[in-house]
Amino acid sequence: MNPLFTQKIELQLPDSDIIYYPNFLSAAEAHHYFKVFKETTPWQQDDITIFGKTHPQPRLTALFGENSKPYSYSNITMHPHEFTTELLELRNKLQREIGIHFTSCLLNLYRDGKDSNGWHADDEKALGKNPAIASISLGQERYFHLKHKLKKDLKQKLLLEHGSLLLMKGETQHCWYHQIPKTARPIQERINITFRVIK
Ligand SMILES: O=C(O)CCC(=O)C(=O)O
Ligand SMILES: [Fe+2]
Repeated sequence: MNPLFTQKIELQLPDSDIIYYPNFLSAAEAHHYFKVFKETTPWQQDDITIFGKTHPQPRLTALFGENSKPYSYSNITMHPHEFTTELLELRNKLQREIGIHFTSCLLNLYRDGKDSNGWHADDEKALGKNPAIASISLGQERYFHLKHKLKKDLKQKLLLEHGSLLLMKGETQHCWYHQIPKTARPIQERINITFRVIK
């Protein structure tokens, strides 16, 4: 196994199974993937409707998959593009190193600190019960917040670094919300790739 990959931080949060691997990719690999995904991804900006009000989603996205099954969340239905060479490389690395075969991935581009991802759980029916979600971060590090759905005093902040992997599985989506908050700091772009199994 890649020695860099062995650094593994298991979050000690109840009703969850969350592991953070700060060095899933080397800095050089992460830099390479950031550049390729930034330049070659067919980024789109969808409208979302929250509390009856429609506005542009505060980030750009793209969906890729090994099948043509659409994926719906927050009143958006996305249709997948075919996996690229680089996404297949990452998908195969995840398969080798954590033993999960992912079928799809959603890319997020956070252009600056005004881009964000509001409180949600990835608990869509299409992901099944207790889904595994592997989230790779490239570029600008951003804070990731977690809060328990019922136990209001349970929360956690985690900095997602360039080249890191955050693996969420077990009951995590059932019991916790997560978000990428906005920040007023002047910051650079970040790309996030969340690999999922879409049934
Ligand atoms: O950007 C991130 O790290 C989180 C992305 C996310 O939660 C999602 O796409 O469902
Ligand atoms: Fe999410």
